[in-house]
Amino acid sequence: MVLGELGGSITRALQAMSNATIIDEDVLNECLKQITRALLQHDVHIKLVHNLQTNIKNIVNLHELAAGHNKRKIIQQAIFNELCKMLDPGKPSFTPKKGKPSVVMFVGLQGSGKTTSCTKYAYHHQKKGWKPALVCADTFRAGAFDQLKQNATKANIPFYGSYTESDPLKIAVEGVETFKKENCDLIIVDTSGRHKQQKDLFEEMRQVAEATKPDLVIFVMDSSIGQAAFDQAEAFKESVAVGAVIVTKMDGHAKGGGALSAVAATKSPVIYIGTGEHMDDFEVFDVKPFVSRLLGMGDWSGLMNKIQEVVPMDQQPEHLQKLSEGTFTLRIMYEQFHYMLKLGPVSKVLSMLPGLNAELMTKGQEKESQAKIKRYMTMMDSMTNEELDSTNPKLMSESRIMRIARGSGRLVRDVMDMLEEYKKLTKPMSKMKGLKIPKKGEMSSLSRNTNVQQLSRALPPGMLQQIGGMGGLQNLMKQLGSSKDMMGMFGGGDN
Ligand SMILES: Nc1nc2c(ncn2[C@@H]2O[C@H](COP(=O)(O)OP(=O)(O)OP(=O)(O)O)[C@@H](O)[C@H]2O)c(=O)[nH]1
Repeated sequence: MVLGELGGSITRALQAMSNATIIDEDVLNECLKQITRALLQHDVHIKLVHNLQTNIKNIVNLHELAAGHNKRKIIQQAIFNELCKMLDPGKPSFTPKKGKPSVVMFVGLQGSGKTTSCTKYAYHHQKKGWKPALVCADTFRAGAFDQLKQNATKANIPFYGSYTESDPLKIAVEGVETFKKENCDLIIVDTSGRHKQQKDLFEEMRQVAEATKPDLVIFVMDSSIGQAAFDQAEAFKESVAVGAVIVTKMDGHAKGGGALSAVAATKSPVIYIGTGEHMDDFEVFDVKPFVSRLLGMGDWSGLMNKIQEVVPMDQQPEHLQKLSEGTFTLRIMYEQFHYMLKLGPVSKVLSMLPGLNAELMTKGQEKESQAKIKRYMTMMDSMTNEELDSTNPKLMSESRIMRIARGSGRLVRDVMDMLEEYKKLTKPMSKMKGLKIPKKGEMSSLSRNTNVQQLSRALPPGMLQQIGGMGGLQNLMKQLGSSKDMMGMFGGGDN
């Protein structure tokens, strides 16, 4: 989870308060002290932290609260609200509409991650059925066009640029015109990096904006500069109509909290965050679910969206039908693995479940398990249809195993390991027998009342297995029983 350490510290402070027998002034002060320290360590501006502390103390007047009031809930709610207030500029950004051409221009400092974010943004929309296109108007940095071309080609997104033309204005206008004619609905213009002292480059940026008339200008900000994000965002806003912000490199930067809150203070909403160098390391930034996850309260809607993005709705019932009949074949295991790889790191997914902080699974474990899945899939690629669809454990004769090993370039032992894993998985999967298959629409209606059964049906069983199958999930939910109330209270269930 992004800012996992900060989330962990705040959660621990809240937990310590919950463990106290009586909530009095001292307990509240200690809790606030710990939260304040965590926020300052994550570079949040001292004034914002001070305001948060004062506001909470004003809202939570322990003397005035009549007996019977649930003080813990009131304090937790106040902390949740104040954190949301800190990150929410209270003004939504322009949202492009699918099917209607929009021009989106990316601006920012050198090396802030514009080109990377442009492609991630295009890819994110392409996955949802948009027709995006990329224009490289960065004529300043040698290699910028190659970088964009490479990224765009990888993601199969049309691009426009030139190795010889040095006028960014000309390229931007031509690119936008070309893609408008091609009926692209999201035309993304990448521009050169610039610093506020570079007056000529700022003027050039203004001219590109004037010529292409973007519907939205996105300012891309590297989170490692922390609070300085405020000044930079302001400087860009003075030259072009910045409508939204993407904060990049949120992976592993303690200053991310500072950058997020500083940018929000400029009244420009942060709409996405970059969490790594890969195309999928990109998350929608929505204040309430973000704070909910930060406090370990889960993000149901995010989890369900992610699952539905990866496992298409029309394939889910078919997939589950087989499982509900008690049939678990190697082909189903293959499909599960495929979905799991698409879902991304398990820790990211788990952080959307209430009560879980991403610290649950180490990066090393993640890499290892992903490598294992890929290895297994390569071996399964060498199997025949009969082998993949069989439920007869005796089918896998020695000669078949040797053929699969040869075909996939792996050792016989590796194939045996994979078959052993399949056997182990068969047991928990057989527990899915008789499960009611959700009808269309049921998936998205999972809300704060989501129970173990509903959740187990929505999770790809491969992932379910990673958390210990139905039993593991049941235990997990039991352990989280106490946080269920908090989740509802924090609005984590219906954002
Ligand atoms: N870890 C991490 N690295 C990122 C992220 N976003 C971008 N990067 C890396 O940051 C570096 C700079 O990214 P670019 O996209 O080239 O930045 P740019 O703003 O286009 O650079 P200029 O065109 O020179 O201004 C590259 O090495 C990217 O891989 C992120 O979210 N996390």
